[in-house]
Formats: sequence, structure tokens, C-alpha cells
Amino acid sequence: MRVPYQYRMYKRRVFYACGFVIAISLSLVAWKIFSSYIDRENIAREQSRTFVHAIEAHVFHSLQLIDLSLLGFSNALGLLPPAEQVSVDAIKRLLSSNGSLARSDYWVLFIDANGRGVAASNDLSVAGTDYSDRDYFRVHKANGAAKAAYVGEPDFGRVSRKRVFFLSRRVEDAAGRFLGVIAAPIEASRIASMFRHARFRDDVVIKLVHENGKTIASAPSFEENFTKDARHASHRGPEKPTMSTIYSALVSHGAGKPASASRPIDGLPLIVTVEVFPEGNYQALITDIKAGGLIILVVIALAVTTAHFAITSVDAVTRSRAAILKAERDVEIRVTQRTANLHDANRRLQDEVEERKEAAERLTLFEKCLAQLSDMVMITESYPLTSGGPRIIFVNNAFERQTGYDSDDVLGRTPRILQGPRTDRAELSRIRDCVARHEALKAELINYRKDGSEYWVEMEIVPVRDKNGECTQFVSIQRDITDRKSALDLIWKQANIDSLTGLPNRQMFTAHFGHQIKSVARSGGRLALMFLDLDSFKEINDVYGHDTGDLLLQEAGNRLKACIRDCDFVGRIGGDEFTILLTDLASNSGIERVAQEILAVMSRPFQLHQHTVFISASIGVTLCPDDSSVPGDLFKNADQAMYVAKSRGRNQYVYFDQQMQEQAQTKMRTASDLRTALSRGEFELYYQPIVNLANGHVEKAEALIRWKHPEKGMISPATFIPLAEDTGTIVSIGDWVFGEAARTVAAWRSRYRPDFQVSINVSPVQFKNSGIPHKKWVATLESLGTTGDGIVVEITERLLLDVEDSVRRQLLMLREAGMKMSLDDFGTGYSSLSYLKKLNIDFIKIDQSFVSALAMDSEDMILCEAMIAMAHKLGLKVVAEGIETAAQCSLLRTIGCDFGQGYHFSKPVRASLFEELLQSHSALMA
Ligand SMILES: Nc1nc2c(ncn2[C@@H]2O[C@H](COP(=O)(O)OP(=O)(O)OP(=O)(O)O)[C@@H](O)[C@H]2O)c(=O)[nH]1
Repeated sequence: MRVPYQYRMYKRRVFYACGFVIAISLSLVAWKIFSSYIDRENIAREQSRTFVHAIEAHVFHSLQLIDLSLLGFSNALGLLPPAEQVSVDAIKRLLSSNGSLARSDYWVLFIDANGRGVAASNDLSVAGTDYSDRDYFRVHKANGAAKAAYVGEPDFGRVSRKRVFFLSRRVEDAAGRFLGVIAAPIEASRIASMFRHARFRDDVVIKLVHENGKTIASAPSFEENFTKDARHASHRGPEKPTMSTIYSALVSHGAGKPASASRPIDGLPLIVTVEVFPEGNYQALITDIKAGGLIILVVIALAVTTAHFAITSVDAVTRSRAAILKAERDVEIRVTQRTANLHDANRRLQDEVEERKEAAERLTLFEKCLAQLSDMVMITESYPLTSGGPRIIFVNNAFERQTGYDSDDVLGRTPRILQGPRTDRAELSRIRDCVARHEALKAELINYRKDGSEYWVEMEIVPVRDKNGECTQFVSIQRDITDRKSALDLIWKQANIDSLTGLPNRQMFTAHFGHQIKSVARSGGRLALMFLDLDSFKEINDVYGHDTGDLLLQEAGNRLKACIRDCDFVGRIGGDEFTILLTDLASNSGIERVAQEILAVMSRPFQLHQHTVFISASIGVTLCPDDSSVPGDLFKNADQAMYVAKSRGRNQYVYFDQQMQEQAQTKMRTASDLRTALSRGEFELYYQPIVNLANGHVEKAEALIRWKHPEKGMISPATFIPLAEDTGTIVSIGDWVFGEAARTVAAWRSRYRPDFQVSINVSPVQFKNSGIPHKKWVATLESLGTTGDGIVVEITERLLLDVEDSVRRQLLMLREAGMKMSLDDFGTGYSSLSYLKKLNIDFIKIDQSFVSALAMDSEDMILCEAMIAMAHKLGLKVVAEGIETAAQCSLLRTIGCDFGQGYHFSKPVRASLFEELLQSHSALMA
């Protein structure tokens, strides 16, 4: 835009006017500042002149007083008699007596004609001090004619060591001969102090200068300036200064400076100078300049503002015209640009439409493929990661089929709809973390179908990225792995869980127990292991059936679980045996409370099907680490303690103790000896006669085994037979017994009675596993040339309780070999008459417990009679055991008992002795 010429001229004129006003103002202010500065300097100079007069008068007055005193001394010394003029004492007396003249701020001393100190008016010892080099001494000595006072140059006092200058006078005798010098050393600091107080401004300097230029006193900086040459450097010459040169040196030094004034002290070689330094004036000058500057600024501002207002009105019109022109040009440019942008955008849009079309086609293809996949596919957005997670934007057919959700059900919702109570929260949080980091991941989870049923899913989640690498979606490919999981679960359960009770089995319990022991070893603390075995559980199976037994075991497991805390552990380790692990024990009272509670809950009736069943339990308890920290040992301990509980009458708990261990060890050693006893020939069969009560003949014998231990001597069968049964040695022992008994009966049959019979006790254990070596036994009999009926096999009711097909088969085979069967301890246990018949039992043996208390019409008598009658009815013969008296024998015979056995007839005796009995044919009837 072009600015019109008139407008430019107008503006120029306004600028010139403005500049003129500013220039005038500047000149006026400068002139004012300069004239003020000169005025202030003149005033200061005047002030210093007046002031130097006052100071000079003051110093002069002070020195005049001292000089008066010196004059007095000088006269008095001159008038002393000649003898006293050289007497130190006389002079000392004179100086100190003249107190009226002496002032406290100075003192006087007398120096003799040789320059040696004689005496002083105060206590200073000046006598003998050499003052001959002092200027005032030399002046007075040389100028004999001049009697005027002289001021010596400033220096440090010879005796006082203070900064002093000397006012002095020549002393002459009446004849005008030089006697010496009387001098007053004046402390320059006093003069300086007076100057200091007299200064009316900080920039004022006052000095007292000696005619030789040395400074005597000054304020400020007294000590630094003392004795320094006060003259200006240009006025210091080699020639001796005179009063007039020093004066001009000082004055000219001050000349040109705004405020310096000097004045000589009348009649003395001293000058007083007062200098008023220009700093104050400079300060004022600077203040004036600042104020002037401010005024100038204000003037400039006013001028500029006025100029601005003057031209803006014209300017505004011009500008708005210019702005309109500019705006027109801008619009033109923008329209051109916008058109170009629109072209670009249009082109991009077309490209995008093409791209989208291609993408849509690709997407349709992918969707078709995804729909056909058998794996579930779910695509979600990539955000948000909070509030339930990203929304689902696609699911395939497989997803709809497997989950029961239609795509309409899930689109726009989050994958959370698939989760439920058993979905692993930790796994979910791991998935969330990976997704937040846009990482691919694999996971296994429990998901829930629309109908609420759960299924295991194996999933792989992969982030989808755009061309800039930004994550835009997640694709989740999922596969139902419920079957695989179930199979694994089943395997795990089979390996670790007891299928009947759902409790941990032996394997899992042992593993857990091992961990707990380690943890106790690390962190301290105690564990209690309980071994629980149900009492006589076998009977429940036998009486109510195996199914009921199973139910009881399940219920027992539930009751045990209810007795323990969450931190404790219960397992079923087999049959009717349970283990309980108590952790976190503070004291034994906790263990006892649990043990008592278990016994109490076990003794409560079990309602199983239609039966009400009662049972009890025996518990062995061992403590870790008190008893041991070895899992195997602890199991053994608890087992031993449990057996002790059983042996003490059941339904109780027993703590393991060391004695049990020892007993167990003894048992183990005995069991070990038992294995070799047979080969070492330590067994022997004893025979106890069985007498026909009707005729008193010894027709049978019971073979009873004895073990002669090489160290321990005779060991009772009651001790070693259970051990032999436990260890299985009973099988070979039983075999040996049969062989021995067969040989004996064969011999005795041939020698004494062809119908003689020997009974052997056969343990139920011998019927287990491979069973009785039936063929071998038959072969033995054949080899001995005897028949089977010479052997009576005594079995116990225990065997009948456990009777299985195999047992029955074996018994029948023995029978077929001609052997007879006898049922031992009849009436003491669970006797089933049907078995007596089924197994073709030949004899029953009435237990000695019935015989021992036998009396006419007693209950035992009635029982024995009933048993005998019943046996006879079944075609069985009866043997009464434990007959000790003739009365018992007689009673039994009265009620028809067939045979008798007991101490009344004979103890069990060695075969040789028994043979003697047979030989004697003696009747043993009482
Ligand atoms: N019903 C049932 N019985 C079982 C199961 N496992 C083992 N048994 C039986 O449980 C019984 C365990 O008997 P034991 O503990 O030896 O003897 P008990 O009769 O309990 O006698 P004591 O232990 O001496 O008091 C045996 O008869 C086994 O056959 C089972 O799973 N179910």
C-alpha cells in the first residue's frame, strides 16, 4: 500500500516538533544541573575556608598554653644556681613541682646541652636517653640567639613509644649559655581526636602538617597518615622545604579541587588543612542527573504521546485502507490455497475409497475363512484396557457353536461375559498385563457358555498392528480342551486322591507330610502325625456287607475332616487306616483335644442305609521333631503307637515313646532270628495227650511247637507265632510242623495205636497267597506209608471269619487227603454253624475259658452242654480244652463230652516222654 505524500509530510512535521521540544527540555535540564553543581562547590569551599580558621585557632590555642608552660620552665631553669643547673634531683623537683602549669595531657622533659635526657615531669625515666639527633634539639642548639618556641617533627617517643610531636624551648643560664632544651612531647592522637570530633561531614579531611611536609595528625586515618608526606607529589623537591613552599604545596594541592583550604598556625612551623572531598557534590550531581533524566523522560513521553495522538487519527484512516487492501490480497491467496487443498483431499479420498474397497473384499474373504475354522475366533478392539477390557468386534461360527452365544449377544461387549467363578484370576491378570504391553500370549482358562456350563479353553491372543506398528485389534484363537483337562484331572485324582473318601491318598499325604517336615526344619515349630485304624472294621464288612463298609469309610473320612483345622491334613492311606497331620502346634493340649474329639465323633452311631452301626478307632501319635524328622520313621512310630492303642483295648490314643521303639526293635530282631530258627533246628514239637473221656485212653495228641532260642532260651508260641504270622515265616514253620507231626503219628500208629491222631495248628496265614502245600503234604504222608486220617488240622474261628473260596477249597483238599478238621477255641468268637457243616468239621474244641469255671448247673456248664448237644446233632465230636481237675473231667463226661485235654492229664511233653506214656498203656482217668 502506498502512503500519500501529504500524510508523510504531516508525520514528519509532527516528529520534528516533538524532537524540538525534547531538545529544549534537555538543554534546560543540563544547564540547571551544571549550575547547581557549581553552586554546591562554592558553598563547600566557603565552608572549608571558615572551618580551617576555626581549627587553626583551636590548635594554636592549645599549643600556646603548653608553650607558656615551657617558657616558664625555661626561665626557671635558667635562674637556678649553677650547681643545681646540673643536678638531676634539683631539675626533677623543679619539673614536677610546677604542677599548676602542667596539664594532664602532656608532660615535659629536660635535655642537657649534650642532648642527654635529664629528668621528666612524670615518672618516665628519661635520664641518659640520647635526644641529640632530634630536630628540635639541633635547632635550639644551633640557633642560640633564637629563643622562640620550636615544634619538632612528629615521631615515636624514645621512652613512651607513642606518636608525638614536640613543642620545645631553648634553656640558657643568666649569661646566655646554652644549658639544654625543655620539650613537651604532645600526643598527636589527641589532636587527631579533636579533628575527628570537629568533622561536620564524612567526606571532610582535617590535617595538621609540619613545615617539612610530615603529617602530625589527621582525621580520618590518623595512624596510617602519621609522619607521611602530605604534600602533593609534584611539589616535593630535594630542597629543604620552607614555610612558604609547604603552604603553597598544600594549597596548590587543593587548588582546582572544589573545596580545600589550608592555614599556617601563627608563629609555629605548622599548617592546618581542611579538605572537603567532592563525593557529596558528586552524589548530589548524580541525583540531579537522575531527576533531570526523569524530567526528560516525562517530556519525551508527553511529546511522543501528543505526536502519537496527532498522527493516529490520520494514521487510522490510512491503515484501515491499507488493511482492506491486504485482506483482499489474503483472501485471494487463501482461496487459491483452499482450492489446491480440496483437490488434494479429493484425490486422497478417492485413494482411500479404493483401499477400503480392497480391504472390505479382503475382510469378507477372511471372515469366510474364519467362519469355516473349527477353532473359536474372537477379535476385539485394542482399547480400553480398563472397565472390562476391549469390546468384541467379531466372533466366528465356531465361537457361536461352542459358547451358545450369537454374535449379536457378544458384539460390543467385552470378553468378561465368558468368565465365571472358577476362572483363574491370576491367569486373567497375566493376560491383562500382556495385552497392555501389546504382546502375544498363550493361556488356558475356564470359560462359561451362555447356559452357564463351564469349559476349558486353550487360547492364543495375538495383537494386530497397522502399517505404523500401532496395535489396532487383538485376535484370540481358542480351542475347547475340556476333554483333555478332564482326562488329566482324572489321572491326577487317581494318582493322588482316594476314590472312595475323596481324601488325599497315601502318596499325596506322604508328599505333603514331607513338605511340612522340611518347613518345620526351616522355620521351627512342631508337627503331630496321627495314625488311625478303625477297630474291628472287618466285622462291619462281614456283617453288613462291603458296600456298607464303604459308606462307613466315607462318613469316617468326613467326620475326620470336620475335626481338624484348615492348616491340618487328613488322608486315607489304605483299608480302614487314616492319617492326620496337625501343624502349627503350640502345645500337646491341641493334639489331645483333636485326638479326643476324633475318638468321640467316631464312637457316635453311623447311619448307613438302614443300619445303625457303631465303631471305634485306635490312634497312634508321634511328634516331629521330638520323635524324629524322618518321614518313614514317623510313619513307623505312629503305626507302632496305634498298635499299642489296639493292644491296650482299642478306642484310645497312645503317644509313641522310646520304649515302643525298643519293643519294635526287639520284635524285629526276634523276627529275624525266627527266619533262621528252622534251619538251625531250634524248633521242637511237644505233645499233649487228648484222652477219650469215655474210656480214659490216650487216643490223640495235640502237637505244640516250642522254640529254644540259643540266647533267650524258651520262647513262648504266644510270642513268636503272631510274629511268624506277620512276617510270613509261619508258612515254612507250619510246613515243618506238618512233616514232624506226620512222622510222629506214622511211628506211633505203627508202634502203639493204628488209629492214633495228632492235631496240628494251622494258621489262617498259611491259607493265604499260594496256600497250604497240599500236594507236598500228601506226598509226605505217602512217603511215610500212612494215611491222612492220622492228622487233625486245627483251625481257628478267625479263619472262618475270613473264609473265602480259596480257603474252603484248600480245606476240602485236605479232607480229600483223609485229614480231619477240628475247630479250635470254639465259642469264643463269631461261630457260624453253617460253616461247621459246609466245611465238614469233625471236632470242635471247647475253649478252656468255659472249662475253667465249670460247675454243676453253672452258666458255663449249660453252655458246654448246649455246645456238645449241638455238635453231636451235627455229627461232630467234642474236645474240651484246659481240664485241670478231676471234677471238671467228671462233669464233662457227665454231659457227654467226647474227649478231654489239659494239665489234669498231662502238660505238653517231649515226643520221647509222650511215647513212654503210650508204652505204659496206663489209663489216665482219675
Ligand atoms: N468296605 C471296605 N473294606 C475295606 C476296604 N479296604 C480294606 N477293607 C477291609 O478293611 C479291613 C481292615 O481290617 P483290619 O484293620 O486289618 O482289621 P480290623 O477288623 O479293623 O481289626 P483291628 O484293626 O485289629 O481293629 C479288612 O477286612 C479289609 O478287607 C474298602 O475300601 N472298603
